[in-house]
Amino acid sequence: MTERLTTTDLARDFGDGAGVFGIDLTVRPGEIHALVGLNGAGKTTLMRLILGMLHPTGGACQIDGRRLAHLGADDWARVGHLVEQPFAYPELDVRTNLRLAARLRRIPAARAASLAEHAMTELDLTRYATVSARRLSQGNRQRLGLAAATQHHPDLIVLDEPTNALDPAGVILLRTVLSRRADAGAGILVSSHHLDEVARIAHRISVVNRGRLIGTLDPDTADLERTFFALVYQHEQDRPR
Ligand SMILES: Nc1ncnc2c1ncn2[C@@H]1O[C@H](COP(=O)(O)OP(=O)(O)OP(=O)(O)O)[C@@H](O)[C@H]1O
Repeated sequence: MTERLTTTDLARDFGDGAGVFGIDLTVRPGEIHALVGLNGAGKTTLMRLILGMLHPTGGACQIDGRRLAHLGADDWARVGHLVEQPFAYPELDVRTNLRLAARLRRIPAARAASLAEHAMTELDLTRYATVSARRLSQGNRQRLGLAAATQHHPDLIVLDEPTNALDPAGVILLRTVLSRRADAGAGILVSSHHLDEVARIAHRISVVNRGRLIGTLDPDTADLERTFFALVYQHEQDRPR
């Protein structure tokens, strides 16, 4: 089966040692693959490369077996993402923002309307349906961004720190949405600082440090934190000065 995402020796060198280097990563259909790492490790940079928001200085990236340069609008319509700030038109209400997000992915109007209603239910946003995005709290704006990224049942979902600003109820709702999409065959790449949270949902956890993938963590490991810091510490010891 074709991987939802493959990166091969992917790199973006910002100079002075910053960036990401030699990244070989896959996300399979039905898999939730988590990236964990300290601040500045390179998670966002990697996601921006995968989404074509940043040009690589080396290596390649494929979505559903096709190189990014060969993807057209229909292919990108089958990707959902939330990296950095959730995007929404501030003057438009939640319902209209969601419908528009679906329409921008070439989904017909009637289907876009029903996807928007369903997404609001999934992320408990229905009571804000007629509230403009600029009046939402930070957490509800995040929910709106997550709804827009997942409502159209993408084949590949890329989320950077999706639990940012979410309350515990939002975290649970997000977990349910991601599990449903993965069960339906989506590949999901998600970054997080919260090891316990990631362990609840991810099938695979990759550790990023100083722009490199340095190992994996078993989500069932009893002491995830200790194993994480042991990997990072070892990488810090081993790397050339
Ligand atoms: N546009 C840029 N120009 C130069 N350096 C950059 C740029 N973007 C990121 N960096 C550097 O690349 C490294 C990785 O940053 P990145 O934002 O990818 O880390 P992160 O793992 O997402 O961090 P955090 O957990 O804090 O969000 C950092 O050293 C950062 O300063």
